[in-house]
Formats: sequence, C-alpha cells, structure tokens
Amino acid sequence: MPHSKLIRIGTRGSKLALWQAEYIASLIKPSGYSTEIIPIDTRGDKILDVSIAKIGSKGVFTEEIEAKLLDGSIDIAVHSAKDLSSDIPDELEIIAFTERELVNDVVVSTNKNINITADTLKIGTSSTRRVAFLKHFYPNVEAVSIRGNLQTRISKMQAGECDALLLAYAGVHRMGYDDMIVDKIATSYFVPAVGQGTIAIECHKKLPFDKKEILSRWVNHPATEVCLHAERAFLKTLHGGCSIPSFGYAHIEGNSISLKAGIISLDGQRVIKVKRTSSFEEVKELGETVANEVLNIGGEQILKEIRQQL
Ligand SMILES: NCc1[nH]cc(CCC(=O)O)c1CC(=O)O
Repeated sequence: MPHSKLIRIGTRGSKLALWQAEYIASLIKPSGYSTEIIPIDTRGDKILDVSIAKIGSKGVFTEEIEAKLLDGSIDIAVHSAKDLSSDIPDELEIIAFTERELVNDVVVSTNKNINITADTLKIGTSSTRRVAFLKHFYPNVEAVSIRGNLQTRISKMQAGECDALLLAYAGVHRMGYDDMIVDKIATSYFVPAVGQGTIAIECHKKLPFDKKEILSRWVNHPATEVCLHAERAFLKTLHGGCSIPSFGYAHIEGNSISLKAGIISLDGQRVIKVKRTSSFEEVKELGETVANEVLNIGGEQILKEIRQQL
C-alpha cells in the first residue's frame, strides 16, 4: 500500500454515498492529508427490480468495495453503518464512526396534510423492519415496495405509486429533502435499524499507522463508536443481515450505555424487544446479552420463520 499522504476513499456511486464520501473527505482535509474519491458499483446498485431481501441478505452493498480494500486499491471504504454487515472479512476492521445524525425514521411526502395515524395511506418502503413496524403500529397504512435511490423513490411517489415514503432522517437530510418531512416517528417504539444515522469507515488492518491515526483523530466520534459497538455486537449475535427485521438503538445515559433492541415478525404481530444498560467497558457483552435474551424469548422462532419465507 502506498505510504503517501493520500487517502483513497472507496464508495458506492449513489448520490447519498458520494455525499457521505465527500463529507469524510471534508473531515480529513484539515489534517493535511489529501483524498481521492473512487466510486465502485455494487450488486445492490445493479439489481433494482428485486427487493433487497431476495437478492441475498449479506453484503449486497459492500462486497465489491471490500474486495478493493483487500487488494489495496483503496485505503478506506465509506459506508452507511446500517448497510455494513456485522461479519466483515477477518483482514478488515472498522476504524471510525462519524457523529450520529438524528436517528429517527421520517415520513416524507409532497402532501403536507398526510396523517400517518389516521389516513388510509400507501407508504413506500423496501425495508422489512419498516414494513413490519407499519403493520404493527399503523394498520391503516398499506406498505408498498419501492426501491432505488432517494431521488428515484421520490419520483415514484410523485408519479403516484404511493402517498408517502418512510425513510431514515439521515439520508433525507443529507440529500436536502428536509422540507418534505411531514412526520418524525419516535424511536421509543419505532426503533431504528442498527447503525442508522452514522457513517462507518472500514479499512485493512494493515493500513499504515499514520493513516489510521488520521481517521481516529479527525473522523471518529467516540460516543457514537461506543454505541455502535453495542448495536453491532447485538446484530452479530443475532446472525441477522440487513434483510432481517431486527432493530437496535444504543445511547448514552450518564455514565452508562443503554441498548434497546429486538426483532419483529414479518406480519407485524409479534415484537420482541429487550432493553438493558451497561458500563462503557462492557458494550460488547451488552449487545450479546440483549441478543441472547431476544433469541430466548421468541426471537429464535421469528428468525426461523423468516428464513423459511425468504
Ligand atoms: N438501506 C439504505 C440506506 N442506508 C442508509 C440510509 C440512510 C442513511 C443512514 O441511515 O445513515 C438508507 C436509506 C434509508 O434507510 O432511508
């Protein structure tokens, strides 16, 4: 790997991914290191007519990018932390997580008068977690599958395929669509996906030390990192990819970390949710404990049913 003061950033080519890569470049800039952004096409970008759950769950947005980390043609990969599987190759590590954005899901529409709690609505989403939560909390809503990047989804909504979209605030905000947000859904019951709202930096374990130092110092946000370690330990123990309707959200409460996480059945009938706290030093155990408890009180059964259906 080159030992120059250049950090080569691999990213997906979507507008959101490029925004995120530019953002990382802007965080690195004051360090004196320069950056180069290298867009990479992934399976998830190429196959647009099939739901993510059906393409095959793990790594649809990351495999091609990780291959370039492994062969040394890029120094770091920038991912939405949410899209990054809990099992990354042994040779790679996550070196930084950016400060978390507002973590909520939001309802986006061109119609300002939409009321998600009362109206009979068609809401576009392609996330199994959101579909299941919609069935559970908003039986008045019909979830319709909409894929593609944010701009495509908004066009499809405007063409009448649905009345509104349910999306992560982070992506909506980064793409500048804040004025289309009609509702912000509380995380207390509509628990976000593990990693939602933060950007993860993945690199080769053998990335030169000086570059690792730059990333730790200029990009990483320690409070977000500790929360993500809890959430990702949960996901890893659950053995869930991004197609599993699991959820997990950790935040800091004084001197401890609180993790609320679980899984919901695809029909929205059963929500298994566990909340526990730990010290900062025990976040990995926290994630594992919560996952094992979720599995034991009904999560295992839900996972089994989902694996049969997909
Ligand atoms: N699965 C797609 C994806 N991955 C990350 C984000 C948003 C940005 C983030 O959560 O950091 C989105 C879009 C969405 O869920 O609405």
